[in-house]
Amino acid sequence: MNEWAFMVVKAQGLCKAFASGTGIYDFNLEADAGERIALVGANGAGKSTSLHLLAGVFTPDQGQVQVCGQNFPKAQAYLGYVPESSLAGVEMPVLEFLLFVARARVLSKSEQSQRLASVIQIFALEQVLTRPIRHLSKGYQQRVGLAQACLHQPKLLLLDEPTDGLDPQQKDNFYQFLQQISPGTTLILSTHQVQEVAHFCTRLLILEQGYLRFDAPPEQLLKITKQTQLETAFLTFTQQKLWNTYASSGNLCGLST
Ligand SMILES: Nc1ncnc2c1ncn2[C@@H]1O[C@H](COP(=O)(O)OP(=O)(O)OP(=O)(O)O)[C@@H](O)[C@H]1O
Repeated sequence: MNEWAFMVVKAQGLCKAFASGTGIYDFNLEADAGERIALVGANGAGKSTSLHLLAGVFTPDQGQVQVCGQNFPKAQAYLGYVPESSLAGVEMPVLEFLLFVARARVLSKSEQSQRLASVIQIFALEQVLTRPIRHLSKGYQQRVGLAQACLHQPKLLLLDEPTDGLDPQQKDNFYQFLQQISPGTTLILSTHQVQEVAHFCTRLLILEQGYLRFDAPPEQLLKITKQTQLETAFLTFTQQKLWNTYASSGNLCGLST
């Protein structure tokens, strides 16, 4: 069977080194349609760099990324990306911005009005359409970010720390909005808040100093660390450097050893 029948993204041996000596090393990932993946790690672990590589914002020093069987730049057509705090300074009003993105995505006139109406409704943006984005609350800015990323109905949605700075109610709203995105869309979101994604994600990736150390369902992390809470399980795993135990358990899921 064609390997792309279900697969949405495939990253093989990605490396990106910065002059400071930090970066991403041998990052491998295969994800199918509808998977919900959380990418977690401490500050500087490499979450944003990995997402930039998956989104084609960074060109890898080594390795390659394919989305829906396409290399970049064609792969861009199949993905939506919301970088961290990306809209904080945008002066353009919400509707104008969404129209701008719809045109940049080369949607036809009828697709533009249909898709705009759809994302405005899904992300409840009716009340803020004429307001400059930078005047909106962080919660609304994230909703506009999601709306622009979903305009062309991407197969892969990449979100960098989308709930950073949101209060508990806004976080809750945010995850409810995510639930409304098409069930076939593959979602990869980065966060520091591992407990927050416990009920949302089907798969957890842990990055540590540029290395992918864990790639399995969250329950597996609880089992390995003998913890009941994901937050403490994450801390136990990283502080006790349990990745060798995990790797030797045979559940590698594309991890480098
Ligand atoms: N453009 C760049 N030039 C030089 N170094 C960079 C660049 N981007 C990232 N880095 C470095 O690469 C490492 C990983 O950074 P990255 O932003 O990917 O981590 P992160 O896990 O997203 O961190 P945070 O949670 O703080 O956002 C860090 O040491 C960072 O300083």
